[in-house]
Amino acid sequence: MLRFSTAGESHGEALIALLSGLPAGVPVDQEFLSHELWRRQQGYGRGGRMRIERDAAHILSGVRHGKTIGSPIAMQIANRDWKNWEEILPVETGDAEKHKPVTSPRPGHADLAGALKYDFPDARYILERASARESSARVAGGALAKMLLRELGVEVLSHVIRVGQAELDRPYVWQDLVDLSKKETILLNCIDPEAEQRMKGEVDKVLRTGDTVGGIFEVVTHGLPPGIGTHTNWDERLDGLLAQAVMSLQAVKAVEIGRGVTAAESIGSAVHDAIAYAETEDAEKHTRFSREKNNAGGIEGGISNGEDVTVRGYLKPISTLRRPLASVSFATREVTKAAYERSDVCVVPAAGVAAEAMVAVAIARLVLEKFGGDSLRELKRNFDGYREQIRKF
Ligand SMILES: Cc1cc2nc3c(=O)[nH]c(=O)nc-3n(C[C@H](O)[C@H](O)[C@H](O)COP(=O)(O)O)c2cc1C
Ligand SMILES: C=C(O[C@@H]1CC(C(=O)O)=C[C@@H](OP(=O)(O)O)[C@H]1O)C(=O)O
Repeated sequence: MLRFSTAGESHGEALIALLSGLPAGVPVDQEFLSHELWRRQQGYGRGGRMRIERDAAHILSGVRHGKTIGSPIAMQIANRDWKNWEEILPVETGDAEKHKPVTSPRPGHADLAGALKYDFPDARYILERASARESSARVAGGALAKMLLRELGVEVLSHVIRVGQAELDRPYVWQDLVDLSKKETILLNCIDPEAEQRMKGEVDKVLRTGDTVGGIFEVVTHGLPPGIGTHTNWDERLDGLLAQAVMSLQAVKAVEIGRGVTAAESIGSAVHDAIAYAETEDAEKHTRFSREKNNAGGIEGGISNGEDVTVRGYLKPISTLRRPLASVSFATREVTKAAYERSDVCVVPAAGVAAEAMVAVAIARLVLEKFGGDSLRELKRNFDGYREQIRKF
């Protein structure tokens, strides 16, 4: 079984990603891993911290001569900012004041709920782990899951479709996303330059006013055969598992599969994707059944149907505001302004990259459950046998 977890705090020494259950023999592409980490650090509207960090994953175990060996893979990503906090974070001296306590909780962050739950008079104990710094470790794990999926012809990419009031007004085609992923600079990770400029305008507005902005990203899984996930049990449905994986990301507050949101206000004939059939020898096609549209987002009955799997994540605006909202001091109980040190103001592109990682892990887990195999060779044999079966259906 593919298992994935992370450890580490935002300003601690390092983050750890631990991935176990990948079969042996998967080629590990270090350059790809670094590029994925780089992609997550980009985007217009990121704060001062991103000028400090240069994320790189050091593989500690589970890989030999460039291939997985079937044992757990541990990866470490150093926090370059750690050296600025080394003196501040340890609390052995007992002098809390020296350790920059956060005593006016930020509305929207984990500060208040976490301090109440874990019984700390200082929200720094909470924010260190609540921070989306952790999403860097998710991207490292997701990169390994993507390396596995790539061997089966499955790719996962994302793009931004909304920042604040600015929206992309055309659907993607897969090649758009491939081109976007190869760009050497990332502004807002939008496939349309004109829409991207409007999105930049939304970020500029909040930069001026000391506010923040949210938006929507879309993660697309391309090349997945029909039959991943199942209708038979509630906790094994592909749509439910993807929703959980994406919703688990910091600041994601809603998840949409396909055109799930607008489907609710439409009629059935306008929503459902009519089925066609054509005899074809095209090896790229999983089946002879096809759809002209994909409002279902590639999932019906909790099972992939062979179309692109599309999952959108809706991001709330970042909660740390340069012009803070009202809060209450833990120390004095008086009304005060919420804490502000520094912050991102827009993270939609970065969240999209982190969501790709979560989608890749969730799908890789289901693929491994369905096809099994301790080595990549065994997995591929099982996978190819199934593909052959559904192509003939
Ligand atoms: C890539 C990324 C970067 C983020 N950066 C910040 C930030 O700089 N400041 C902030 O207040 N929140 C930031 N967040 C969001 C918080 O981590 C998140 O709102 C907080 O942990 C509370 O969790 P919740 O929003 O899921 O309820 C970021 C989120 C992501 C995905
Ligand atoms: C460090 C990252 O994101 C951080 C996520 C984050 C938060 O509160 O979630 C707060 C900021 O950190 P700091 O308080 O150090 O400025 C972001 O920079 C990262 O994405 O790598």
